[in-house]
Amino acid sequence: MPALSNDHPLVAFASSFGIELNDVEIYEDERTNDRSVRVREGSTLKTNSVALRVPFSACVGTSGLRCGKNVCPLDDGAVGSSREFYTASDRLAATLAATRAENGTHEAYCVALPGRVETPTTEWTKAEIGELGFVRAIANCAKTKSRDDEVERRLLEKYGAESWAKHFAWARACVRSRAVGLEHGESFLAPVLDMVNHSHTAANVKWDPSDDGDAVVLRALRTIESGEELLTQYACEPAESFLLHMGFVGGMNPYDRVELWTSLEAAADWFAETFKSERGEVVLDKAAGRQVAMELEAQQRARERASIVGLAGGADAVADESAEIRLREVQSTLMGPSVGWKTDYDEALWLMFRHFTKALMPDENADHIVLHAIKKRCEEMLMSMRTTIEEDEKLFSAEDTPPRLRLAVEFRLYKKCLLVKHLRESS
Ligand SMILES: C[S@@+](CC[C@H](N)C(=O)[O-])C[C@H]1O[C@@H](n2cnc3c(N)ncnc32)[C@H](O)[C@@H]1O
Repeated sequence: MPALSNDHPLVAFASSFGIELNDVEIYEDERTNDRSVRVREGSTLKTNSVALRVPFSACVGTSGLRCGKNVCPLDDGAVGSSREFYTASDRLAATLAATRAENGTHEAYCVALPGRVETPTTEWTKAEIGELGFVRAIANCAKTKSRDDEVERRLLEKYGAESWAKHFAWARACVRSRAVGLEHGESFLAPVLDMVNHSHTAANVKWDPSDDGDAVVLRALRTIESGEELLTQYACEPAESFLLHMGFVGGMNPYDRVELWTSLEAAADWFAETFKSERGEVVLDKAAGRQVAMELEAQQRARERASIVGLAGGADAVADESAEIRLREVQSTLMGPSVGWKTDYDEALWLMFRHFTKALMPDENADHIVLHAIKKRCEEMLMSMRTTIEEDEKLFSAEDTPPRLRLAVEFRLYKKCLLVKHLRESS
C-alpha cells in the first residue's frame, strides 16, 4: 500500500491549510481506496506528543464553530428555522454538500472523501438488514431510513433546484462515518484526521482541542513507532452505532450491549408470563407491573433529560432548543433493558425485577431470582435465532460469503456470544 506523495492533491490541500504531515503519512489501498494514517518512516511519536494538527480553518463545521467552511444553506433565515426540524448532523451534511458543490478551496478534500459510504442504512436491502438478527438493530435501521427519507423529501421540496441538494445524501453518509466531536460540542469534519481508523481496544491517539484553541490535534497515548498505524477510538458505543452509520463492526467491542426487551413495560409483561403459579396462573398483576415500569422509565428519561440539557448549557434558549432535538435523537435510538460485556445490568430492570420478586416470592433470594430471570431471557433469545453460533462462525469464515452478509454475521455473532456469557454467569 503506497503513501500519498507530496504532489497528491490532498497532501497539497493539507499543506496549503497548515495541516502538517511531518510525522505522519496517508496511505491508500489501491484496490479499495481505503485510507489510513501511519507514522512516517524515521519518526517516532512520544507519549502526549502531537501526531497531527488540523487548524479549524481547514475544517467543515456548522455556524457556531470556528471552521473555515461553516455556512449552512439550511440556515437561510426563513420562518421555521432550520434547527426546528433538521438535526446538527443534517446541518453539517448540508454544509459539506454546499462545500462540494462550490468546488472552491476544499475541492481536493471533497474529491478525496469516499464516493459512496456503504452501510446498512444507506444501501442494504430489507433482507440484508434482516440478517442482523437483533430487533434493536433492525428497528434503528428502519427509523433512520424513514427519517432520512423524510429529510430528503423536505429538502428537495425546498432546495431541489440548488446545486448542493443533490450531494446531500452523500454528505450525510460522510458526516455519519467521519465527523469528529470535541467534548460537549457539535461535530465537524477535520480533513486528514478523518482518515484515521478506529479501534475498540487498541487506540494509540486521541483527538483534543489544541492548547492555543485554534486547531484539533491528535495526541499520542503512548510511544508510537515508525510505520505504526494511528488508531483512535471514535466512541464507546454498542455495535449498532458503528455498523449502521459507519459500515463496520470492528471485532470484539467491549461496549457492545444486547437489548433483552424493547422496553421496561415489555420486560414487566414477560416477568408476569414467565413466573406463574404452579397451576400456570399469572400471579403478578400485569397492570400494576406496567405501572412500576412506566414510573421507572419516566425517572430514567428525566435523568437523561437533565444530563443532556445540562450539557447544552441550560438557560440559553437556542441551547435548550438544540438540547431538545439532541434529546429526541438520543431517545429515538436508546435501547430497552440490556446487558453488556461487563456484568453491568440495566439498573432500572434490576430494580423492577427485584420489586416483583419481593412481592411474589418473599422467601427467595431476590438477586438470585433476578439473575435467573435474565439468564432465562438470554437463553430464550439465543433459542429464537435462526442460526446457531457454530453456523455463524462457518459463514463468517467461508470465502464465498458475500461481504454484507459477512458483516451482518460478524455483528450477530458477537451479540450471541454476549448472551452466552450472561447465560453462564453464576448466581
Ligand atoms: C473516519 S473514516 C476513517 C478513514 C477511512 N478508512 C478512509 O478511507 O477515509 C471511517 C471509515 O473507515 C472505516 N473504518 C474505520 N475503522 C475501521 C475498523 N476498525 N474496521 C473497519 N473499517 C474501519 C469505515 O469504513 C468507516 O466508515
